[in-house]
Amino acid sequence: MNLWGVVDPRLLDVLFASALGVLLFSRVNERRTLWLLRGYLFLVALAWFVQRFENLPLTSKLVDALVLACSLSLAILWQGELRRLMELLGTGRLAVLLGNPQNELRATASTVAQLTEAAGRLSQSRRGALVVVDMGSDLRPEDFLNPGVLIDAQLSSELLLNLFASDTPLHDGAVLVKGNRIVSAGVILPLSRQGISRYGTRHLAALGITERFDRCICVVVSEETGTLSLASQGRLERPITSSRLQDLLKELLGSSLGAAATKGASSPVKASAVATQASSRLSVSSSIEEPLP
Ligand SMILES: Nc1ncnc2c1ncn2[C@@H]1O[C@H](COP(=O)(O)OP(=O)(O)OP(=O)(O)O)[C@@H](O)[C@H]1O
Repeated sequence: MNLWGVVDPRLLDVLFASALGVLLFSRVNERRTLWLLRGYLFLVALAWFVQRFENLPLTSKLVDALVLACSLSLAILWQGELRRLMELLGTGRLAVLLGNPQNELRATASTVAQLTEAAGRLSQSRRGALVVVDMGSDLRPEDFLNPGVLIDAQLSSELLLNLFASDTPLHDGAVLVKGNRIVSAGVILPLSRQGISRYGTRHLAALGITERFDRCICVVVSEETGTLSLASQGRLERPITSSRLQDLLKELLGSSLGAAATKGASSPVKASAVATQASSRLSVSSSIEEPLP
C-alpha cells in the first residue's frame, strides 16, 4: 500500500517537522540556547514560507542567505554539541539521544552513600581518585583514550578504596560507575582543552569527559590537597565538603533514584531537567571554578 496515496504528504511533512522540533526543544534546557534555537527555527520557517511565493525571488534569496549565515554561526557556536550528536548517531545510541536511560544506568540510594563514604575517606587520607558516574550517557570503551580493565562488580566504598590504594596497579586513571556497579578501573579519559594552566591532569580529565557527555558526572579527590570536587557539564565545583558532595549527588542522581523508587516518575525530559537544574545550581555556586576560556 502506498502511504503517500492515503495520507497527504504535506500533513506528514508538518508532522515530521513538528516531531523534530519537539525533540530538539525537549533536549535543550538552557534559556539562551532555547532563544537561539527559537530564532533559528523562525528564520527557517520564514524561508520556507517565502519560497512558496514564486514572485518574491529576491526576498527568498535574502532570507536563504540569512539562514545560511545563521547555520554557519550556530555550527561554530555549537560545535561540541553537534559533534556529540553525530557521535551518538554514528554509534547508534538513539536511546541516549531520545533521553531514555537504560535500567542498568539508574543509580540506587546506596550509590550516593557508597560514593560519598569512599570520597570522604580518600580525601581524609589524601589519596587521589577520579570516579566517573554514568547517569545515562551510555559511555562506551571507544569514548575513552584507554578503556582500562573490566571490573563489573557491585559498587562499594571498600572496593573503591582498594582500587585507589596507591600501591595497586589500577589506582592510576578513573573508575567508571554505572548504576550501582563498578564497570572498569584504570580508565584514561579525554582531557579538557580548557583551564590547562589552572588544573592538573586529573581535574582536566574530569572536565574533559563531562563537557563531552552531559549525562555523566565526575567525583575527584585531589592527591595533593585532599580536596573534593564534582565535575558536571564541563564545570567544576571545588572545594566541597563531604556533605555538600552528598547533597549534589542526591540532586544529580535524584532523577534515577526517583525513577527506581516511583514507577512513572521516569520521564527522560524530567530526568534531564533535574540534572540540568542541579547542574545550573552548581554553576551559580560561589565556589564554582569555571574552565578558563
Ligand atoms: N586522562 C586521564 N584520565 C584519567 N586519569 C588521569 C588522566 N590523566 C591523569 N590522571 C590521573 O591523575 C593523576 C595525575 O594527577 P595530576 O597531579 O597531574 O593532576 P591534578 O589535577 O593536579 O590532581 P591532584 O590534585 O590529585 O594532584 C595520574 O596519576 C592519574 O591517576
